Amino acid sequence: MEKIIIKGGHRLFGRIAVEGAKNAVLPLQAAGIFASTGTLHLTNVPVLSDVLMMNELLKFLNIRVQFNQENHVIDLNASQKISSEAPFQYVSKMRASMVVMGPLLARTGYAKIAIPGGCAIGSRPIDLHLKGLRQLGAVIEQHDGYIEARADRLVGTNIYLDFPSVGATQNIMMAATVAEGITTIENCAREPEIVDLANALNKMGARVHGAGTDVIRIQGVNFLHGCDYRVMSDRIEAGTFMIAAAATNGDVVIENAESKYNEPLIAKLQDMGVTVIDQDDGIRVLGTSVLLPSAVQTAPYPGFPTDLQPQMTVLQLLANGTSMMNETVFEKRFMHLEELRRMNAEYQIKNSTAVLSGPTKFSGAEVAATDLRAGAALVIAGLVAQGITQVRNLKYLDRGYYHLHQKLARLGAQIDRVNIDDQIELASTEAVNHPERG
Ligand SMILES: CC(=O)N[C@H]1[C@@H](OP(=O)(O)OP(=O)(O)OC[C@H]2O[C@@H](n3ccc(=O)[nH]c3=O)[C@H](O)[C@@H]2O)O[C@H](CO)[C@@H](O)[C@@H]1O
Ligand SMILES: C=C(OP(=O)(O)O)C(=O)O
Repeated sequence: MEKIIIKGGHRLFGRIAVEGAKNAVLPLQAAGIFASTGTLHLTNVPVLSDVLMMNELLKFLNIRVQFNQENHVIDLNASQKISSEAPFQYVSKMRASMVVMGPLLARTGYAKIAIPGGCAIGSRPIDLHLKGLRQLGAVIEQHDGYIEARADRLVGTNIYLDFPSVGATQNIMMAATVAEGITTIENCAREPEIVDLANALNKMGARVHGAGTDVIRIQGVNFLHGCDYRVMSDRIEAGTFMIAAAATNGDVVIENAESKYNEPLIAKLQDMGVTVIDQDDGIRVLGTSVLLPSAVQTAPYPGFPTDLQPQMTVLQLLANGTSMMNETVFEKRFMHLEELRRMNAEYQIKNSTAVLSGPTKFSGAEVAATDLRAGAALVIAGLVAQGITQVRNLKYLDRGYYHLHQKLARLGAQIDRVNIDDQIELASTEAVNHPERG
């Protein structure tokens, strides 16, 4: 087992590039199920454990998968007969496996998927996915831990989502690409990753309109084919580096980051006294010695992303006063705060709001990630903490961050990743150059 060890107190300086987006590439891989002729050639693919897991699932479904990790390219070919069952071993490890359901049902008329459980951030039901697929004509049954969906034909209709679920929008949108007639999805998710998927589907021959707005309209076609597609850059990875730069009072250019995808974060950073400059080659973040407190509420896009909430709470804890974080998307996404308490954080949780008392003098401790972004938050806290922080449960970080510790080390962090059993001494534990904060 491995852990990340950080000797805190070093400001981040320099340039760092972000990868292709995890949350864009996973549904794009699932769209490979439609590549019945030609090859879906995806570029700018991040090398993440989730991507590898989705590849394994696709191989299990009898899709030919070639992943050139060095070049960040995946080729998917589904020209042969494919299987329709996604077993528990895949779905339990990665909830995003659910997005194979729409394409499988549409392509083969049948999909059998293990029911995904909840995870550390909440219960994560899939009722909206199923409701939409039923409205398209699928007959869905649930038994023995599986969902079985059957449809001789899918027929376009009007679907209203009670909540703009990202995964439900993706599943329904993909199924509708080859349904008869026109499907509209109202109150759908507007995330940039939805637009990325729609753009790729359209290149594959689909006719999807309105992605990025709250109504998507899909005119069904007979079949889809392969195409070349470049995965969009990861706005959550970019946001994580932006917050890390601000937390360490650094000066970092995040290459490939697009400000239009991170507007709510940029606005909050600026409110807190951080300078954010939109450049041709990315986003430059310059920290401040005195961070101002802030009130943040997560919401579906274009609101503040829940996937940056844990990282943002670290910055809020550093601010000079009391900050608020209201989490409206997932009901249990404050588990990182329990770990941060062990690093000196003081806070109270009232219903879905965390009241965060700053300024915190984080002190290094041994902590464990409870999920992907909780892990990122702990690493950021470690970067500013007095002394040594050790972060365990790196399997979560590997789901969504490629070379995280190497990238941070390149920016000047004193950080290493070691095997827990190795007797590695990290530099010295003597007093560190802790950045001044008001
Ligand atoms: C692989 C991927 O892209 N993951 C992202 C995706 O997850 P995911 O697609 O699972 O997120 P959803 O937008 O579906 O879920 C948001 C909320 O809706 C609820 N819900 C969802 C579906 C449903 O059928 N019923 C229901 O009640 C969920 O429990 C949750 O509280 O969007 C989330 C919200 O931006 C992000 O945090 C995840 O990183
Ligand atoms: C919650 C996340 O992902 P997933 O939906 O894949 O669990 C995330 O990326 O923060």
